[in-house]
Amino acid sequence: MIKVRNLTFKAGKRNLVDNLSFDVKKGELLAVLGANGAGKTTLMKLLCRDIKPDQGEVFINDKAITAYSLTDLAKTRAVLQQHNTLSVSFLVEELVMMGRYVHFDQQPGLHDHEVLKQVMIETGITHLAGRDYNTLSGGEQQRVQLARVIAQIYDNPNACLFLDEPTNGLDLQYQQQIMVLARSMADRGYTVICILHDINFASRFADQIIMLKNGKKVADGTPLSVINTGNIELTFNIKVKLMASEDYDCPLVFPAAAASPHMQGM
Ligand SMILES: Nc1ncnc2c1ncn2[C@@H]1O[C@H](COP(=O)(O)OP(=O)(O)OP(=O)(O)O)[C@@H](O)[C@H]1O
Repeated sequence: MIKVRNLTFKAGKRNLVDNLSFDVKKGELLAVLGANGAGKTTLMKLLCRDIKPDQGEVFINDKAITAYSLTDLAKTRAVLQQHNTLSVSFLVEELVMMGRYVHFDQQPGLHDHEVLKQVMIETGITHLAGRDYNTLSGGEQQRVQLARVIAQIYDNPNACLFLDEPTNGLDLQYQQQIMVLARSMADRGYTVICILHDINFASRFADQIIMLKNGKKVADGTPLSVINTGNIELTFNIKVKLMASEDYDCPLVFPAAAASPHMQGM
């Protein structure tokens, strides 16, 4: 469970994150939507204590994140960053085991190996175990990185999982697989916060959506309550059409044919 209260982060005079407050319950998946530069990654960095806020506080399981030791924080939240390039070679299984570093001193124990095995099965990467990470496709690399962060918090279903654009650059099948995995983590009790660019994926997989613009909250609520043309136009400066879906409660979103005046001016 995560609570965010009056969170503000400034760069110079500009508020990149501007007085944000929200809660995400245990077992929920929150999707954060917003245009490029809206402040999504800055928010994520604040949530995982990578950077310090100018104002406000983040609580994980009712404890301020500033009160956690580094070790306890690493066992309480795991972060899939946006860019995961490596300059040195690692085997896939070595890289996934890095997620367990916080759990052992010198050598991984039996339990760490068991977690490694389970996580690799769940993320569908067992067949890649002996491969050099740098030789994998983008989609395979993303699943390996996700396996690493899941391994980090595997023993603690009260933990938070932060995913910054986990589907970035992936084909539709890999996008789907990553989102199914993120959803399954929430269903197992984890609190999942996921930055996404695809509105339809957000409404399909999230319990809650926050839309950001210039670091401020434009809308916050269930997909059904926030996915409407007004909120989307305000957030993304784009006209969209909504189409009712037979399979899902929430309407599907498509860009309208004509570019918005903002786009025409580019
Ligand atoms: N340390 C910093 N100093 C100054 N400006 C910054 C800093 N970090 C981020 N910014 C700016 O703040 C804005 C928000 O950045 P952020 O990375 O949070 O956006 P985002 O919503 O994640 O964007 P994208 O979808 O493109 O990844 C951007 O205009 C960025 O250039």
